[in-house]
Amino acid sequence: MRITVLGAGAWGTALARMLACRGHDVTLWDYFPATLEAIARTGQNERYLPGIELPTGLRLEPDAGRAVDGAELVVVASVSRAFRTVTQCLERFTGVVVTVTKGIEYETGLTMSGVLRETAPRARVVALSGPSLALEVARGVPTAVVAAGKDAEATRQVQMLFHGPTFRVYSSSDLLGVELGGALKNVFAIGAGVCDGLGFGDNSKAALVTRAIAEMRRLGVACGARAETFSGLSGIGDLMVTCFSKLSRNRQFGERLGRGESVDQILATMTAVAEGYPTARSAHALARRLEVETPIIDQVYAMLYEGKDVRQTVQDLLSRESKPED
Ligand SMILES: NC(=O)C1=CN([C@@H]2O[C@H](COP(=O)(O)OP(=O)(O)OC[C@H]3O[C@@H](n4cnc5c(N)ncnc54)[C@H](O)[C@@H]3O)[C@@H](O)[C@H]2O)C=CC1
Ligand SMILES: O=C(CO)COP(=O)(O)O
Repeated sequence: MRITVLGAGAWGTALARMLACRGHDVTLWDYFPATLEAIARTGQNERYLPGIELPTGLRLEPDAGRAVDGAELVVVASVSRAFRTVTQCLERFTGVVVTVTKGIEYETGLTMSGVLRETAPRARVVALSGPSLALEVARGVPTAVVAAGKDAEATRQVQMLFHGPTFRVYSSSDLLGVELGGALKNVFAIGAGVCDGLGFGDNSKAALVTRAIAEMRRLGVACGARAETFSGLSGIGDLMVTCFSKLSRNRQFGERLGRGESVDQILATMTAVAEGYPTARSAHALARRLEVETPIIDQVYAMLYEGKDVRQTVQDLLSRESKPED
């Protein structure tokens, strides 16, 4: 199959590699030509996916129009803040578009499939999400994710395409729920990282993760998603990996915050994206608009955008009135 991957960050590169290794004709595009030049020179993506050899058959194309021309399926793996711009090249595309980006557009409150409805109105959209750290996938660590879409045939096609010996793909028709699970978990992972940075124990993190699921479900259902989706791979599953893995960039962001670094310092020195940062702002705005109670999102937002002290944040969360669990 002729496949184009838009975005040669860690995830786009890992997926392009996986599909090319299975014999597909894969083209990889990136906004920054230097990234593609480095891959061509070294055979690796040293900045985003160090130590992983890339197949020689992988085509590198710096022009987005040419990259998508003739493609049967396009995977979009850019950061959420650039998603709308990156997908302009899909205006006339009529094939399947797989979004693997995790985020919520601040200005519109849309998930990435919502953005695609505007930028690629003729495409058949499927989201692929779940607990899938790029480096682990590239190393062949057994992984399970979920392909979600409203178009059952396109969803099935994506499920079959990505499904492999170490990469198990489930399917879902709850596109919005799967996307919201993937986006919101990044906000909570920053909170989990703060727990680590402050030197808290596992009790604290288990409490945060469990309450995060309740909060994610509440907000998701208010947006129109199905409650049970958040008990699946793109809810609990992704929350677990992101809140507990040393590899998670969102957790690392929170850990540095908990250790006393400022948000500006962290943003200026991070080499890879932490989607929880923009998503905290979008999720906070969405929750206010829908009048959903989101105490953890509110506190993460306050730490990131209002300069709130991390210890005060924890204090404020713990001093909320005691209440029933559900
Ligand atoms: N890394 C991972 O393990 C996973 C990442 N994701 C999601 O995939 C998306 C991409 O993540 P990564 O590949 O990890 O990011 P990364 O930080 O490794 O790479 C960033 C990518 O975004 C592009 N980019 C940055 N600024 C841009 C701009 N102004 N215009 C166009 N493109 C721009 C870069 O060129 C690069 O392709 C995120 O939404 C992330 O949450 C999803 C699952 C796993
Ligand atoms: O989405 C991910 C794993 O499923 C990657 O998480 P980070 O962006 O926090 O590294």
